[in-house]
Amino acid sequence: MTAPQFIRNFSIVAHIDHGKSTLADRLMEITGAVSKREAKEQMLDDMAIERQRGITIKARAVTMHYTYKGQKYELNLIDTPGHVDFHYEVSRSLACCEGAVLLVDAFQGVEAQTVANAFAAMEHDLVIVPAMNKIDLNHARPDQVREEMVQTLGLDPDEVLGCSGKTGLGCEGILQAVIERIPAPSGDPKATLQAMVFDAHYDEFRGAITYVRIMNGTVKKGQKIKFIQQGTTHEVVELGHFAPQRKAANQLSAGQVGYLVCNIKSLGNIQIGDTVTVPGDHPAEALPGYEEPKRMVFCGLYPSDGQDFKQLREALDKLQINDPSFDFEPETSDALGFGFRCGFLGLLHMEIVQQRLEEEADIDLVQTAPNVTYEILTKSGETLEVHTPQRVPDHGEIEEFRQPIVRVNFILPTDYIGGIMKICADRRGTYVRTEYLSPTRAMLVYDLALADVIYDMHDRLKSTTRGYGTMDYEILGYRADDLVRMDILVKGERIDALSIVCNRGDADVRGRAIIKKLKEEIPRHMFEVSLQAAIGTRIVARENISAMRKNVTAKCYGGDISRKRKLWEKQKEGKKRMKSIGMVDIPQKAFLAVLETGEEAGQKK
Ligand SMILES: Nc1nc2c(ncn2[C@@H]2O[C@H](COP(=O)(O)OP(=O)(O)OP(=O)(O)O)[C@@H](O)[C@H]2O)c(=O)[nH]1
Repeated sequence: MTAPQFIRNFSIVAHIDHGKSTLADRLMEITGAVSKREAKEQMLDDMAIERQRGITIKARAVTMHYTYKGQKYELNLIDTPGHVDFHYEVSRSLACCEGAVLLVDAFQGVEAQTVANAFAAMEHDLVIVPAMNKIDLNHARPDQVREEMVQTLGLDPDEVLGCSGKTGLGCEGILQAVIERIPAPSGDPKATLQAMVFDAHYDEFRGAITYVRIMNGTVKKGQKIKFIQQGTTHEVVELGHFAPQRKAANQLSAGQVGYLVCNIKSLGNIQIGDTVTVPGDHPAEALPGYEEPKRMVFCGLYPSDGQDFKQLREALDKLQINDPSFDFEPETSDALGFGFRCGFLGLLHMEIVQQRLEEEADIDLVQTAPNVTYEILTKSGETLEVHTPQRVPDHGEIEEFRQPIVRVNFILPTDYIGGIMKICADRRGTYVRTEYLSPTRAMLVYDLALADVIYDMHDRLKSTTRGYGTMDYEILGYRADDLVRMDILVKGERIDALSIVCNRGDADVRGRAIIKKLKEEIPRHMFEVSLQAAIGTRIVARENISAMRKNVTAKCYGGDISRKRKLWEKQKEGKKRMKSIGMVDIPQKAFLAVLETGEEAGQKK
């Protein structure tokens, strides 16, 4: 057992790609937790998709030992996911630390997630150890970047360290600053057990592995424990540290970080932020800050072939065992048949889940456009939470239609402020403030509807700022707006999966854009197909797809059979991803037509 005064619990927080994983690997190598070769293989974020996308999505923890001034210290590095979707997980990880290394790329400088992460660390009263990474780069600009850190975050310039996770330069200095500047954990090993669950992962052989930080007391192998929020009692069959692999121990006590194995079959039975204590009449108090996962983005997933419904359910069940923050429930659509409405923490989370589904289960899917959760106060005084536009009641029944609002921080070169302000104004954003980080970089703050942010704000920001702008957001709450449900009718029939919610003022433009896109995506048929966008009974846009006159292969002149064959192949492929609705074949891509905002059309004018 290490006495609390020789323990330090910290995390590294950084903007994506500023080198958090590389530094973590280097620290593990210096402390001997992993060998040089293993360090190369990047231990800390070990999931394939994370590696592919180059981002850390789940918190992990590692215990390292380092001798400083003749004293051996136990250093627990708790990794945090870098993306806003996982804000809650980040907050739980930070709640387990006394300090954080704030890492900033010495060339890129302060970015949106640097600010978001630094503020999150400050909210948890953590001691911040500021450091500039990648100082080995020829074009590093440490003086300006230090100044940006001081300006934005109010840090002391003399405290900013320099390091290179790549070459190892200055990395021991980071470990020493962690020991010197970050306070030791407080907590009484003799008190009643009180531990924070900050993460969990699923192991094929052991079931759920729970990650904990012991706040008070001691937990021993074989002991009974209770999860306060979940209300369940279990026996601890194994416990220990991550070093970085699991290394069993006999006990964990106040201040320490480690894992518990308790024969829990599914991650769904473990809640991040829960408190572990002892069963019986004198449990410890629940730790503050616990929240249920908040799913903010929803979409429908349907098998192209109705026969695959069962297979899809099995695949979703399997995914959920590993990721309980993702949720799904069966849903029927007139247009698409039987499928599932799936809820995600955010757009990135949605992409990750979809990618896993495609990789792990070979099912052809039709995905509907993502939407946010709406809150509707009905005329009868009921408040509904609606996760899908097709469930929005008719206009006459709605008293108040509310949507989630977020506060967005953009960090960008000052030259592009005007461009971004225009985009925000077009989306009815409320300007909050501008802060200058340096003469050439600024932070712009706006309140915007989440729906507008998730559709395309990230792409717009990147294209407007030539890739130099970054953004981050936090949910503020719900606000009543002048929203309407717009329906799409194909050959007079309402296609429920194509309904959207939008601002009344945008309805005409969006309706026209969607209909135009559908006209491009839906192939011609033997008969005329009418397309309409409607709000209630008012038609806001219409187009017709005229009937097909010729055989498609007719335009391949002569007897060039290979060209014909190619065309047939292509048609066959296209068919696979189509849904026949009434008599009309609608391809998968058409279900994403509702993402058209109408701006492209507007720009061309
Ligand atoms: N020159 C130089 N490059 C570095 C250094 N540290 C990291 N890099 C490079 O920067 C890129 C991003 O590094 P990562 O460690 O994957 O970044 P990260 O912050 O963990 O990224 P996320 O997992 O997305 O949060 C990689 O190509 C690294 O090789 C450094 O000290 N010097």
